[in-house]
Amino acid sequence: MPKGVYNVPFPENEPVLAYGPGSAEKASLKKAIEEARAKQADIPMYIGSEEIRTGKKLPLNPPHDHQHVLGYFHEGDSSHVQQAIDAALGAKEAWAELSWEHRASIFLKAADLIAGPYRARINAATMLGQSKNAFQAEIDSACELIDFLRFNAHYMTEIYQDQPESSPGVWNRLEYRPLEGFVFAITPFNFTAIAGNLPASAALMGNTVVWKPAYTQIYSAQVIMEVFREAGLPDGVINLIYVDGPVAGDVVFNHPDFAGLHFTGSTGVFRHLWKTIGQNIDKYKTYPRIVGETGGKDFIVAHKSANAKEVATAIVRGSFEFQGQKCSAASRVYVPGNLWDDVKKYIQEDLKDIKMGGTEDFSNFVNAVIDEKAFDKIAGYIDYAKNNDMSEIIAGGGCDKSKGYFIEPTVVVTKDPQSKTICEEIFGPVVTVYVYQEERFEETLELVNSTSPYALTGSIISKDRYAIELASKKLVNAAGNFYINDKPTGAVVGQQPFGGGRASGTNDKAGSALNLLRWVSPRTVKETFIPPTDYRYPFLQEG
Ligand SMILES: NC(=O)c1ccc[n+]([C@@H]2O[C@H](COP(=O)([O-])OP(=O)(O)OC[C@H]3O[C@@H](n4cnc5c(N)ncnc54)[C@H](O)[C@@H]3O)[C@@H](O)[C@H]2O)c1
Ligand SMILES: N[C@@H](CCC=O)C(=O)O
Repeated sequence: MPKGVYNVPFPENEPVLAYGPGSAEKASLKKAIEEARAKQADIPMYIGSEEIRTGKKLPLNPPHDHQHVLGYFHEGDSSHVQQAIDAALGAKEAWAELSWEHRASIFLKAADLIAGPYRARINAATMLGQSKNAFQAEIDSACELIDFLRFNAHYMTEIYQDQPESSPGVWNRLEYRPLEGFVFAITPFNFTAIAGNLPASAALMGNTVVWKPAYTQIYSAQVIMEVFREAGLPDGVINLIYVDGPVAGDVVFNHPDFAGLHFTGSTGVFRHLWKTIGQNIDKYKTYPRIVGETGGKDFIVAHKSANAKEVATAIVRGSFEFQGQKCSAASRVYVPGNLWDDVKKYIQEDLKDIKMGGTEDFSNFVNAVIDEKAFDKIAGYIDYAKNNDMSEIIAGGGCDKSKGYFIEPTVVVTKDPQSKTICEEIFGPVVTVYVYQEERFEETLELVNSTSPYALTGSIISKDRYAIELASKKLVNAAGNFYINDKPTGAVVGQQPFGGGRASGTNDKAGSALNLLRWVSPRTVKETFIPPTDYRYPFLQEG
């Protein structure tokens, strides 16, 4: 069969649709939402060639309307985890052998399906199941997922093209083999794109995968799986199971063929999984790859030279988009005294204007937090701030879970730079501000660097270039994604590779070649054209 050295289509970021009044995309999204609300989905697990319905059905509800039932998913148990591992191992050889261009084609087709016929459906599923407004759903479940799929196919070819030098008479080659075993992808509730990318990136590199999403993301996970199947993903390459985390972990982390963990979620869970893998290390055939992107306590530092309106806008968008449930969300802010009155005024004006409610009404900027457990935890932090002498709530503070899990965008101002709300990850629409004396900028940078164990995202807002350089240096390890004069959220695949250090993760940068490299185990091949036939060095010969 003729072969060539192929180039995948060069990736470009998927344009973000605006969903403006009267637009075709708005009409089709509204229709998809209505259709989804009108029926009850019956969502199976996907293991090998089978759709598994266990009969143990758990409901899926919109967080902003928790009495409405979108459908049910079938929960599995440890036997389904074993079945999924068997399916992954059974599919492994054929998938690893398949030429890379065919693996790329499947995921490129998946990207086109999401960009086209599935766009409204996957966005509607994310809006209803995870309570994201239309814009937040569009940048996540459509654009970011499409970008992950297209850019990763391109990065895969860059990796394959990275080949060693060869000396005369020798040809050296690197084969980027998939890992020996299966990969376990564990995904969080908050990004549909991350849920799709964690299994897909490992599969693209030739691995087979067991994928366990968060229960609160299953409604959109099913659409992802439908897309992968329609794109031609062979049975068993990605096996989607709905099993309680510890139950799944107990089977996976005791399996000799466990070869890699691709995790995104909280720091506590990741540390627990890492320890378990460490304790079981003697059981595995290979050293498992461990990739985990985890929690954050992301900061904005404003310098005295900053524009107060720009600072306020960065706080409002960075802290409250998707209810602050982005790992990148700004949740601690350091504002100089000379700017505070203006920044406070602008934030209060914006928050008076912002509407909160269900995602079906496109004029709502803020929607509900994901579930009752998250609601109670976030409300607990707000209660703490209300009862703490050193803290004052200057906006928001209201919580109501009667119809949906609604928490007002809340701004806490604290006089204690080590207060609970400025140190701990809250993962909700609560931001804490510390007002510092403007001449103490350098000391404040030390404070920013040392206050939190996390190091995911952060930003400096300043018109003074010396201050920007100082912050960039002092905060060099305080964030894996550092922003200058911008909010710390909204990284774009191919533009700002995403991930953090310290307690925020292994910083393998999702949506980049650095991440894909974790899913291969290279083999070096040296071929000698004319092998020697004499063992002796020249100097051993007489004369
Ligand atoms: N750094 C990043 O790129 C990034 C991106 C998104 C989210 N996050 C983080 O994710 C968290 C929010 O997501 P979440 O609430 O879904 O996180 P989570 O840690 O509660 O859950 C993540 C996943 O782990 C599973 N899980 C929980 N306990 C488990 C166990 N013992 N064994 C196996 N699996 C287990 C869950 O079921 C879910 O699928 C936040 O901390 C946020 O900062 C980080
Ligand atoms: N990549 C996203 C955050 C993903 C975490 O939840 C951002 O940059 O805002």
